[in-house]
Amino acid sequence: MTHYLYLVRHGEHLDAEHGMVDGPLSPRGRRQAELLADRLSGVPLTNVWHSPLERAAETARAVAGRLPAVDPEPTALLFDCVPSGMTPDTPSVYEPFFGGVTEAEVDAGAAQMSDAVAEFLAHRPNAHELLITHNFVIAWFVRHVLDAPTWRWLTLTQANCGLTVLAQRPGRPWTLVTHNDLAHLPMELRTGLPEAPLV
Ligand SMILES: O=C(O)[C@@H](CO)OP(=O)(O)O
Repeated sequence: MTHYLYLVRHGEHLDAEHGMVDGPLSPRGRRQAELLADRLSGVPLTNVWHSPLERAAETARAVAGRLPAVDPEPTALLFDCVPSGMTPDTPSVYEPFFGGVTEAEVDAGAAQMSDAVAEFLAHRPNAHELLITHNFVIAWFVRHVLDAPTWRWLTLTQANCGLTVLAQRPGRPWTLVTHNDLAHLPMELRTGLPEAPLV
C-alpha cells in the first residue's frame, strides 16, 4: 500500500554551461537518462510526470524509450521555479541569489509548489510515480517532507539524473528513502553539483 515518488532532475542540457533557460540534452545528458532508465527497470512505475521544459521532456522521452510500459505526461506543477523568497531566518549569504528574483516570480513559485505538494503527496496506494523536474523543485519536496525550515531548500542540490526517493505508508508521514543517489552514474556523468563529487 506504500506510495513511492522517484524525484529526478533532468539530464545535463547543452546550454547548461551558458546559463540559458532551456535546451536539448547534451550527449552526457542522454547517457544519464539511459542509465537512469536502467536503474529504474525493476520498479513497477505507474506514472511518469515531467516538467514541460525541453530538458525535462527529453529526459522523460529517453527514459520511456528504454521502459516502453511508461507513457510520460507533462505537468506545469513540475515547471522550474523559485519556491520561496528570503525569510527572516535565511542566512545572509543567500541574499545575492534573491537579488535577481522578482516578487512576482517568488509568488508564482510558492503557489506552484503549494499545488505540487498537495497533488503529489496525496496518498495513492501502490503508486510508483517518477517525477522528472528541476533542482529547486526537488529541493522543495525534500525540505517539505522533512519539515525543515523554509530556507533549507537552498542547501539541497541534486545532480542531473540523480535519484531521490520519497515514500509514504498509509496513515504515516512521508519518509525520505534516499537523496541524490548517484550509484547508476559513473563519475564522469555526475554533473550539476556545486562541487565535483569525490565518491
Ligand atoms: O538552474 C538551476 O539550478 C535549477 C533550478 O531549479 O534548474 P535545473 O534543474 O533546470 O538546472
